Amino acid sequence: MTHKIAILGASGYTGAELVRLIATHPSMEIVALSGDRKAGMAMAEVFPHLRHLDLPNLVKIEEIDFSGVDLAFCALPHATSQSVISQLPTTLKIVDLSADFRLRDPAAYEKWYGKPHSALEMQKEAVYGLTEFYREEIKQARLVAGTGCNAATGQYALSPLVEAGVIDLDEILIDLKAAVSGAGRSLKENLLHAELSEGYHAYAAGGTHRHLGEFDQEFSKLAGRPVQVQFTPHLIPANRGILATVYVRGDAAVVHQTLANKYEGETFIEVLPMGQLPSTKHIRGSNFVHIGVITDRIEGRVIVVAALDNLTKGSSGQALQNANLMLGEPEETGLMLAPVFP
Ligand SMILES: NC(=O)C1=CN([C@@H]2O[C@H](COP(=O)(O)OP(=O)(O)OC[C@H]3O[C@@H](n4cnc5c(N)ncnc54)[C@H](OP(=O)(O)O)[C@@H]3O)[C@@H](O)[C@H]2O)C=CC1
Ligand SMILES: CC(=O)N[C@@H](CCC(=O)OP(=O)(O)O)C(=O)O
Repeated sequence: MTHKIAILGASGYTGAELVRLIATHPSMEIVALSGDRKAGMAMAEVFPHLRHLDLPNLVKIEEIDFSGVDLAFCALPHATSQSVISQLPTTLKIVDLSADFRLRDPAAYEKWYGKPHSALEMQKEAVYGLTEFYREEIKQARLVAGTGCNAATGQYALSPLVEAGVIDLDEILIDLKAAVSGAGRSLKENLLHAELSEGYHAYAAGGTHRHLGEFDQEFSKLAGRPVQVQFTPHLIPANRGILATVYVRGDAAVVHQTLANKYEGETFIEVLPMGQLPSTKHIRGSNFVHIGVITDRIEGRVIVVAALDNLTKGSSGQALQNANLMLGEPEETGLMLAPVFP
């Protein structure tokens, strides 16, 4: 059976990545692609690297006939996403990549996104898209909310440890490095080559990054009590990839074993041998997550390092993995691409 797919926001980075991944998917066919400013253009004009594919032109969302669509990926900005999705047919399966449906508590949404949610019923219905932790719910879901890419990286390193109670929940520090494509294909001064290259800076420091809403929600749920982590992201002059260095208190062997046990049998999550550390170079362009554990020289302190590609496992790859589950396909389909190296 071939599933008919629409990608809303196909003229953005995650939209283009979805097209790249779905292009070799044996049971998905892209029937509609939307753009906003780029509506009316051919995908090959917007993304010459996709020139070899036979794709529909970009159109405005309102021009799409959703009656012939089985599943829509929604790769639109926050807030736009909720207003668009609330107008779509209620029978349509949707994987949303924005932040609009990640937080279950409306007050938390308002706190981190600065305004009330406008589609509260749908917010309740949505399943959080961290596949390895919500697989059974995702299989049954109509609407799946893709995670934040930083939030996914931190959770892969920490969630099994929080769940098992093997670390001090009051002293968790996530020091994260994020590549620039995480900011989308937009024109912002701090993303200009001259301002970004050869430099490196922290942003949203002091506990202000909106992905803290996801950390709070998910870690507190796993621990059964409120958990707050320290989290500082840094913008690095790289195109793709996220690396999170996480500092915790615990026993390194127990931490390593807990992660290895949790992810045993998971196709996309590789826990490296004790003492080996990941690199964004080893997961680039792939749906894999690499996690390393190393003991600190100070007794009782452990460092966990996780790396993933923000455009694959951090967004579009995760979205395709979840769509496969929602459509009853093997979840790895279209996702077994080896990382691009060097
Ligand atoms: N980049 C990443 O690594 C990650 C991104 N995300 C989330 O995924 C979503 C997409 O991100 P990304 O691809 O990076 O973003 P981009 O800025 O690269 O793309 C945004 C897309 O949305 C379209 N768009 C913008 N405004 C409107 C509007 N008012 N109506 C209809 N379409 C609109 C744009 O069309 P046009 O260009 O034609 O105007 C474009 O296709 C965002 O919510 C982002 O937060 C989540 C995880 C990781
Ligand atoms: C480099 C960079 O700016 N990265 C983005 C994260 C991208 C992401 O996960 O997107 P959502 O906006 O969907 O949460 C940031 O830290 O804000």
